[in-house]
Amino acid sequence: MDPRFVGIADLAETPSVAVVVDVMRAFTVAGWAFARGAEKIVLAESLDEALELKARHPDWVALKDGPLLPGFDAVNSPGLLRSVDLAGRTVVQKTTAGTVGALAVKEAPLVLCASFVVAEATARVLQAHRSDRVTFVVTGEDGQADEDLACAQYIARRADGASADAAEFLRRAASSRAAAELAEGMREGVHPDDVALCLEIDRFPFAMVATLEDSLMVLRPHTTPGGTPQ
Ligand SMILES: O=C(O)[C@H](CS(=O)(=O)O)OP(=O)(O)O
Ligand SMILES: [Mg+2]
Repeated sequence: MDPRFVGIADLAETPSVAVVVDVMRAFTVAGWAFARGAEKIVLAESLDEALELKARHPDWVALKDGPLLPGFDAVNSPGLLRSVDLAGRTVVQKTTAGTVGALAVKEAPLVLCASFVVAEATARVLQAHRSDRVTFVVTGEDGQADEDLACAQYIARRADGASADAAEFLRRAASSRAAAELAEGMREGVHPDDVALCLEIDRFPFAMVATLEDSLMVLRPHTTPGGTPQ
């Protein structure tokens, strides 16, 4: 595989295969949403769009990063979401980095949204797809977020069938600026377990595939052969 690791602003053309990585916290949260029973996640372009979707579908669960605002039901925290029953629900997610990264590649034929909790399942999809050229979108800090880069590099190694010591990559993520800011309470809408939950390698057996459905970008779990549904 010929992996490219780029920030959102560096995406010059539509990739054929995109893996959008947001470890802290959008795509760890998405994994938890599916584990708690969500049917799908609609990735919203803006807070206004998230609220419009919620107004049209009052049963949907509107989730944003940062503090909870009126009209929203949940925040972008795996520690807070893990105790919410989302059976059969549709979640609308809008965050600063992760959802923006996914929407930036919405025209790509294959879009996977990833974090450590779905790393191996994501690598298996890439293997099955026999993708030569894979663009990893490192969503945080203009493509420099080390938690996202470490996760992207780990998935690329595993997709190539190479052995990789997950602990090394997780250590980098644990030392990232995002981990420090979450731990030090510099971000809002946080549970004390968030960093630890973002560092759980292969917590879930599914990958997460985003496709355009009636002009909305919709994320769904995708269980690969050999994976056990949660
Ligand atoms: O919720 C998050 O962790 C971040 C936003 S902030 O940095 O905490 O303000 O969003 P994400 O898109 O999940 O990186
Ligand atoms: Mg992030």
